Amino acid sequence: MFTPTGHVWTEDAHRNPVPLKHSYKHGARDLEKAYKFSTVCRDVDNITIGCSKDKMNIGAFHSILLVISTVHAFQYNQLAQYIDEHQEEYVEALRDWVAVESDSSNVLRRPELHRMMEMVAQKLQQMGGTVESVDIGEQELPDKQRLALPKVVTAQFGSDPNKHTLCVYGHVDVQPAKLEDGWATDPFNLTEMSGNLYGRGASDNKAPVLAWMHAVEAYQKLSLELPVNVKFVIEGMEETGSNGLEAMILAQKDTFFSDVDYIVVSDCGWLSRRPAITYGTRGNCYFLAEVRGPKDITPYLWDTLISPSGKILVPGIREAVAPLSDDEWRMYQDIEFDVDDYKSKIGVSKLMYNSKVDLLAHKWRYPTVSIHGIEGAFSDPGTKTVIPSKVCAKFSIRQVPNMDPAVVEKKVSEHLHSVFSKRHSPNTLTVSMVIGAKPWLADIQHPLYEAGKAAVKRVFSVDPDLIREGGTIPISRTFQDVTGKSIIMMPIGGFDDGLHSQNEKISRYNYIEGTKLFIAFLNELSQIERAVV
Ligand SMILES: CC(C)C[C@H](N)C(=O)NCC(=O)O
Repeated sequence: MFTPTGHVWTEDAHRNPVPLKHSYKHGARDLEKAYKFSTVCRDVDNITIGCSKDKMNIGAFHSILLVISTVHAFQYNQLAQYIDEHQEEYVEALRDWVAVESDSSNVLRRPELHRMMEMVAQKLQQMGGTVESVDIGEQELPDKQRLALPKVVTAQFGSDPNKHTLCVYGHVDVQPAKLEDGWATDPFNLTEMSGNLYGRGASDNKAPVLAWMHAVEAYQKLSLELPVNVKFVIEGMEETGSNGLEAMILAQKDTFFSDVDYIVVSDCGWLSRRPAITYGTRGNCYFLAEVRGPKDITPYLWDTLISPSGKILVPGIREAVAPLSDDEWRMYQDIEFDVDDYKSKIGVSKLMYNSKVDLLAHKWRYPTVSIHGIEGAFSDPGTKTVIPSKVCAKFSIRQVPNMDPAVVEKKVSEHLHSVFSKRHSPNTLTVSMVIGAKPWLADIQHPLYEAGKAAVKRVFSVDPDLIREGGTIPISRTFQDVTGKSIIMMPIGGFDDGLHSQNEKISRYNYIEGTKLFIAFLNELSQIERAVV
């Protein structure tokens, strides 16, 4: 236990409402630290600090840092205990959210998606946030029908100009799921088995969004001051390319986003059992190749996109890819990832790439072609020989630095038309790119990443792996480009959560410890010097 005996004062007394005084003539950064210290101490009266009255010497300065971390540890334990004690409520909150079939790809489920966004707004309002449901307009469907997009929910907790402002981005729309696709349980009825919470959207991304809300709420319930201002941006179209969100961010660049210092995204998972921080995602160019006429040759078109050894055959695509640097190679070497475990997790006996570095590089930083389906072709059981009048092939190409979706669109269209013309087909081909999301890559030297690592260490007592993500979070690059701010991804999903697949789950452990991770991260974030924002 400590007793306040020291005197810390700032020249700017009105900014220092604590009973600690010190005349202190060092630079602005030190002053800022002293001020931050005073803020931290406002609710804590059992602190000792010994420092020189005239001058903040190095020893005193370190004492301050020590006290700051003591106070933070003190608050963390209190908050973590609160999280543990309320975990049943958190599971119930997740149950309510998973029960909403907020599938953004199915127009018939759009009312459910609207309801989901209302539930998000309601939760943030109950927490006392300044909440807005932003109308982002309509979406044009392939048949030219127009459909209202789900509103984007924004919220704000705190607006202290002396604190950092963190913006939490997440989404509450989900991929489709049907019991008959191979789920062991009803995908929209959260089911707990062996410590895992099964349900569509549990990991991607409903539990992480809730965990961020629980983290903020824990401070409120314990009457503790939030160490940073927190904003939320929650959308309902992530799974189909974040339609309408980019325009909303551009429109609110100088309003809602003007005071945002950092953006955090928790829409991804760890690579292994070791916690991770994600510093890059691949982008995605999603194509529709529609063949109209009496003769269908669509699968032939697909076959010309990639070789059996995984080489993309569209001219001009591979040439744009940034080469793997020696530093990257070394980073990948140090990452905890067992190739045999990975094989057994995805249920295959052999892979196209066998070394750890090759495999990670092809998951994260080389482009791939994915075949997603054919619309219009006969797909029921039986042996009909029906000839469809129109068939639409769907595929995507993941984007990595330095690919440019506009160039990829042109190259793919030229390639398919060239292949098609050589068939002398009486049919017509239309190629359209419906999603063009750029890759995102962060500067891991930024102090934000130190804050993330320290938070992981505090909660899990290990250093995180720094990883990239092979999937796409379409808006991450837009956030970076439009706001000019740093982004970090703090995943809490497990490596085996089965996103987009059958039996998606999040473990209770990851959900609850993940909530604590966010609390620890808020604390660490508040300690970044404001001058480096
Ligand atoms: C693991 C992905 C980054 C999660 C993300 N929510 C997602 O589903 N993205 C769409 C994609 O196809 O990658």
